[in-house]
Amino acid sequence: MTSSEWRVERRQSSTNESPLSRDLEHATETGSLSIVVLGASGDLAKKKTFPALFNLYRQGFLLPDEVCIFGYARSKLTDDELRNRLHGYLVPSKDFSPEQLEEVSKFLHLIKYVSGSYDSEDSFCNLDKEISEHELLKNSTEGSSRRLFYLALPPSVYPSVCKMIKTCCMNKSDLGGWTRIVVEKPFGKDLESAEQLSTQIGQLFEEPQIYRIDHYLGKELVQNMLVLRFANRLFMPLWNRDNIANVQIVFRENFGTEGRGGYFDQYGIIRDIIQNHLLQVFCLVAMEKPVSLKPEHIRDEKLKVLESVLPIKDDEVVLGQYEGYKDDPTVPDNSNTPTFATVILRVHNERWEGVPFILKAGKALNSRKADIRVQFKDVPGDIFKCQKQGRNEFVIRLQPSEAMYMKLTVKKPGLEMETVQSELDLSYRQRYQAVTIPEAYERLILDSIRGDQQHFVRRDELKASWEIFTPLLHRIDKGEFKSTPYQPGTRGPVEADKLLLEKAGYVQTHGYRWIPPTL
Ligand SMILES: NC(=O)C1=CN([C@@H]2O[C@H](COP(=O)(O)OP(=O)(O)OC[C@H]3O[C@@H](n4cnc5c(N)ncnc54)[C@H](OP(=O)(O)O)[C@@H]3O)[C@@H](O)[C@H]2O)C=CC1
Ligand SMILES: O=C1O[C@H](COP(=O)(O)O)[C@@H](O)[C@H](O)[C@H]1O
Repeated sequence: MTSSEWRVERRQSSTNESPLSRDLEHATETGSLSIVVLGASGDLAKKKTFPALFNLYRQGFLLPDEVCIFGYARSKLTDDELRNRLHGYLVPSKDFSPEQLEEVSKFLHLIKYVSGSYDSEDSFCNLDKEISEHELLKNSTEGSSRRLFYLALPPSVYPSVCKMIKTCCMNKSDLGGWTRIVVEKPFGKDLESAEQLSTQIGQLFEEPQIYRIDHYLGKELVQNMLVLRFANRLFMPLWNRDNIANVQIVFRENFGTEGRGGYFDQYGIIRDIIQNHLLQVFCLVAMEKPVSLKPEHIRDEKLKVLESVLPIKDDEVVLGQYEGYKDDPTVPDNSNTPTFATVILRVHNERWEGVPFILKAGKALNSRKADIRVQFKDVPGDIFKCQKQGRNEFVIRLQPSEAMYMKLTVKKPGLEMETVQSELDLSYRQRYQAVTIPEAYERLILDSIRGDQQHFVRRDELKASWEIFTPLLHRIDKGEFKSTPYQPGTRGPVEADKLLLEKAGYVQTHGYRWIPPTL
């Protein structure tokens, strides 16, 4: 690192605070901003990255007199060909007004395409030339040159791409600014490969320059977890082993691997969803209160709880594979890759000893949703026979239809003293009618531009997360752990429900169903 870069990173790390304190204390940075989407021809770029950038532009977070967006990939495309490809993803509905279409067109004209390979200095020097031209046009004396490289690429090319960025494309402005890289999951396949990748990238970039994205950390109700837990007196005394019986963190999709079988078969559901997305959610549910909202304080607590997770026991895992998965020509006929998994995590600390955390994820199931379900223990000395109705549960619906509801036992309205399960319900669509909930990628890209690493995964967190799952993953890879077949469109293997009832002490509420309110 040169001394000017170091100065810049120090300045940036001082902005590494919560949005609240940052908005109050720090002026927004100005000057040229170059956002380079590497892998611009790919699936993630067109479906998520560019639409997120468009939404940021639309809301005034990307200023046309500062920003230039570069798409980079090997495919030979012109600027207009890339823009035409993206158009359909930015205009998902036919009802766009002429003003909205004009906005899309203005955004698309901020995009330039540069074609090149992922390991050639000539290609990256060419990219650097394009970025520098933009900076010369946009830089002002009070400004800074900011370069954000978003790697929407297969991880196999991360090391060479990072090396090329470091060799050819770093920010050179003496006026300040920064160079940051955003990397996607999967970050490694196990502990060893993840550490190897971290070392390779760590030799080129400092930790404050690396943004390991996990898009679940950008979801509204995931971000709400800290507020909920630490800004409400109500929950503080309840959130522990004395009151909570078990916690479920569940991801379900009602479609299969759909054209991504080749990728998926090398990873499986644990690497695709559980080791990253669900484990990040687990951290926010289980961690202790951070000293402050500074990213390092939050990430320190996440790390601590990850390090308190005990080795996973064989009899607390159920794996499944949906019937028809192997019909995909890119999936080998003898594949044992799980498309469904339930894994119980146990935390060895004062707060959580004895409380099972059930992480469950599956493809081709009967519904699409993700939620956190905190089940409380039975009422001691129960005089109402509440157990007949079921336990208190606090459910946080991450998607779809964001909501939080608390299942309570109440008196059944009427003359008799009977009890019934009901709920206290906060459904976002109903409560916040005028608010559009931002897409996860939108928020996280904005955070990376602002230099806020709170919602990104630190290297030591990543290592701890692989430490939890690597022994199990290696056994699955060796074929020592078999996936049970299940019918698409069901809840997954019946063994998973048995595990929940028998090993995790989950008590099902019969006859109660939460119905999302309609407007
Ligand atoms: N798609 C999604 O919904 C999600 C994706 N991700 C992650 O984001 C990253 C990108 O995903 P996605 O866009 O789906 O990936 P793609 O397979 O679409 O690849 C992106 C681009 O990378 C280039 N590329 C593909 N394969 C190779 C290769 N073997 N060597 C070098 N370049 C290659 C291609 O561009 P060209 O040939 O033009 O250079 C391609 O357009 C991955 O790490 C993925 O795991 C994470 C969450 C969700
Ligand atoms: O990272 C991934 O996430 C998606 C699910 O994301 P969501 O925001 O729609 O819940 C999943 O389909 C994909 O397999 C996985 O790679």
